[in-house]
Amino acid sequence: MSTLIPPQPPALQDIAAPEGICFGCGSAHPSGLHIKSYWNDEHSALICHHTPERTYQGWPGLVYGGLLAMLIDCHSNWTAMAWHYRAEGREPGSLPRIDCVTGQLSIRYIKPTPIDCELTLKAYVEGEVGRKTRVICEIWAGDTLTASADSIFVRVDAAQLAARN
Ligand SMILES: CCCCCCCC(=O)SCCNC(=O)CCNC(=O)[C@H](O)C(C)(C)COP(=O)(O)OP(=O)(O)OC[C@H]1O[C@@H](n2cnc3c(N)ncnc32)[C@H](O)[C@@H]1OP(=O)(O)O
Repeated sequence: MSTLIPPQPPALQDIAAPEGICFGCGSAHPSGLHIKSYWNDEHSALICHHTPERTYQGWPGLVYGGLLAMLIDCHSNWTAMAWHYRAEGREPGSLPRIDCVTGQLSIRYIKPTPIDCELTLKAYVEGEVGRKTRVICEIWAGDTLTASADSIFVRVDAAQLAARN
């Protein structure tokens, strides 16, 4: 008997920035990580699942910490942007677009993170002051919390984004 699997809704990245070329989260990057972030009401958090490829090993059998930083950076930034859409009562993908950039990334590497394992990133907003959003992001390998980040993302407007190019 076949099992019906409910369809996965589109990820935030595909809804709000399908043309994105960020190495970590850009849907249109030809060879990036293509992380996908989803709201999870049960956890009141954004969830991302990612299984690192073996090329991202640091010590044998363990994930390179720099890759974990990339995953945290992108997933946390999407958490901040999703939070702003919610706070304004708007759907991601509606205009004008909301953009944030990483201001500060602070990661505590708690336990070695095994390679060949699906990781779960869970992120939520801890506070917001003006243009700054504080995001907590955890990385779980099964039942083990391997990293936890406490980071700041700063909202930028279209003119500021254009000036960066
Ligand atoms: C869709 C694609 C998603 C891609 C996701 C990828 C995420 C990333 O990796 S982004 C790339 C890495 N980050 C960057 O390049 C950012 C570089 N920095 C900048 O451009 C600027 O410093 C920027 C935009 C953060 C702030 O500059 P500016 O807009 O002039 O703001 P400014 O007036 O100085 O500060 C605004 C507020 O933010 C605070 N702030 C500014 N920078 C930081 C920082 N680095 N850390 C903490 N707080 C900061 C300020 O203290 C100020 O707070 P308050 O209003 O309470 O005084």
